[in-house]
Amino acid sequence: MVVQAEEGRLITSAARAFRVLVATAVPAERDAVARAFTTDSTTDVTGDSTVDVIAAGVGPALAAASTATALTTAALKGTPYTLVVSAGIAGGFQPEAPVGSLVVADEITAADLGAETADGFVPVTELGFGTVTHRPPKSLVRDLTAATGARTGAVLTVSTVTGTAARAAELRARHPRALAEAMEGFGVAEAAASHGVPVLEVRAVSNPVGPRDRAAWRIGDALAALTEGFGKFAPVLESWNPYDDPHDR
Ligand SMILES: O=C(O)c1cccc(C(=O)CC[C@H]2O[C@@H](n3cnc4c(=O)[nH]cnc43)[C@H](O)[C@@H]2O)c1
Repeated sequence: MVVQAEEGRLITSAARAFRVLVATAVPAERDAVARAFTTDSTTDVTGDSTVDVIAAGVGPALAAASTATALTTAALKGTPYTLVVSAGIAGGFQPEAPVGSLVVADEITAADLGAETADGFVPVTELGFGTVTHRPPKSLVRDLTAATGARTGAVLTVSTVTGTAARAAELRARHPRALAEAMEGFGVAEAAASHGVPVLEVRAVSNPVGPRDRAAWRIGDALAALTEGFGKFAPVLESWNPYDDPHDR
């Protein structure tokens, strides 16, 4: 397995070869994920699995553009990715996703892609356009959840970080299964879908979704949870057969 972040590279063996692109928003998240794979203890050069970790930018549009570029570049080189993962820190809906907990999305939903009407929010799908939800491969979500002890549920993608209890309640009323909100998952998923590649979203909770208190965000704890969670990924990826686990291409 080869892992490449800006400063990290690791080669190890793999039962089933995989080529994974992990897209975080910022470099601190990228490094937290890469740390999970770059240990000195694994150095077998026979494997051909790859994990590339990129800081794709904040927000769904930049995340989609950066992810699509990485996917196209790999495909043109003849080494296409087999899985894309949107990863990073997130706000957690309380009490289901406490600060420091890990969430693996079984649904990646754009929560503010639509129209505001006198009768409330209407998603673009009800206006006759596009999609608002991508669903990661079920068996992979199940196995990763079991391996990491993560919670599983919907992760919302928003362009505006929730800052009031009223907005948090509105989102939960519309998405009762939502465990977390972040700003990139849907963009990464759209890029992956356009390449026919399955997608995951993995988030570590740094703050509650609700009244804004940026000073209280526990970023260090969340980054540590991200590293710990990704540290348990490799064996699950090695035993995952994408062909047994169709996704919404
Ligand atoms: O300042 C730092 O050291 C630092 C380190 C790592 C990450 C950050 C970020 O600010 C990341 C922004 C990123 O986090 C997601 N996020 C986190 N909490 C929420 C939330 O409550 N609602 C929506 N998004 C959230 C989001 O994906 C941002 O892109 C700083």
